[in-house]
Amino acid sequence: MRQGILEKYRPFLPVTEQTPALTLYEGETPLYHAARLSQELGVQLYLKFEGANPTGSFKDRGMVLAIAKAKEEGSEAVMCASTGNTSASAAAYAAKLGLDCYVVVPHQHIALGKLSQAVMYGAKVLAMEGNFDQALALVREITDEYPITLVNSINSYRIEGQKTAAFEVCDQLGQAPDILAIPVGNAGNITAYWKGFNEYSQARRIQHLPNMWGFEAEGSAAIVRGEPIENPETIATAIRIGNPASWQTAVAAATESKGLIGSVTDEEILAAYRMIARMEGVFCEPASAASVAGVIKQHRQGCLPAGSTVVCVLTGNGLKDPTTALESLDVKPEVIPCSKEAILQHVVME
Ligand SMILES: Cc1ncc(COP(=O)(O)O)c(/C=C/C(=O)C(=O)O)c1O
Repeated sequence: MRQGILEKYRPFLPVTEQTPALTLYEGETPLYHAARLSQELGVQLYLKFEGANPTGSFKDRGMVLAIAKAKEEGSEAVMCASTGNTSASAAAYAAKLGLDCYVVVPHQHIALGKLSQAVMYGAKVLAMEGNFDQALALVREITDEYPITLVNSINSYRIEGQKTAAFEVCDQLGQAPDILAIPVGNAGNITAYWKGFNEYSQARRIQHLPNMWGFEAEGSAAIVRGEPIENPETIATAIRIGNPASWQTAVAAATESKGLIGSVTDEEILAAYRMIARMEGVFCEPASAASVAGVIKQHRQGCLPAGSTVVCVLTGNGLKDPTTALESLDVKPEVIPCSKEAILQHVVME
């Protein structure tokens, strides 16, 4: 029987007897061996599909703990700024525990699927005329002043929950990978994975630590540029973040692991987005494809060690953003008359 991460990884988490046994059966997501991409890149490439979580993204790992601890500590309401997935996850887990949930999202820059989730789960959804960074600054002010718990990844419980993905990768592989590639937005997730690998190493569950490769979208690559970006722009709206809250710990993860923080263009992201679906049968959202786009870029530059074991984190489900799937790629349904001949015209017979 599935346990959910609060139970499964209890010894590694700040869970007490008073912590509500909250779960939507998050975690235990697939680690797919990408046979065709491995062949292309000369490595053993695996895809950690976090889109298989209950609300369709990795956020559920951190949110289940943040919401459970909020309730344990007497909170009645939670709030977050979000590019979408944090809001969807916060709304779902808050609904499960009966907490009020306020989410502030960038008006007209949030994927349809995520917005529909936050609304359906019953959050108060505020579509603010501004970007994520502006929303986060205001939400931090409000939750400092009022008895409302902030559940963005500045909340350390989020990082604690999200580090369980690193545990799972090691459990599934039987060891740590040589390279862990991951998209970077607010930089909580790369921070969480690095913490998880270090804790598993200290617990002697793994014998080595991976190189951490984080990838920002070029139009919002604050860490790569070395300065905040006032108006970040990328088609990968989940990582359209110009001033990562966990900037320092992301740089520490890359430095300590002898890894890197790089950037990929929207074109590189979309190419990888399509490749992952058409070569490996996995539909992730655009931001998630930044991890694979980054590995492909490193390979093109001769910086991907042949034969290494590489895990790319696919952070969200492609169903979150059907608009991008239909509008920005050459995937156009053919409209045909209702006849057998009309169908056969499109069937390629060997
Ligand atoms: C699909 C997907 N992929 C990657 C990221 C980047 O993770 P972080 O570097 O830990 O921020 C996000 C982040 C989303 C939000 O920040 C939010 O929902 O507010 C995401 O949804």
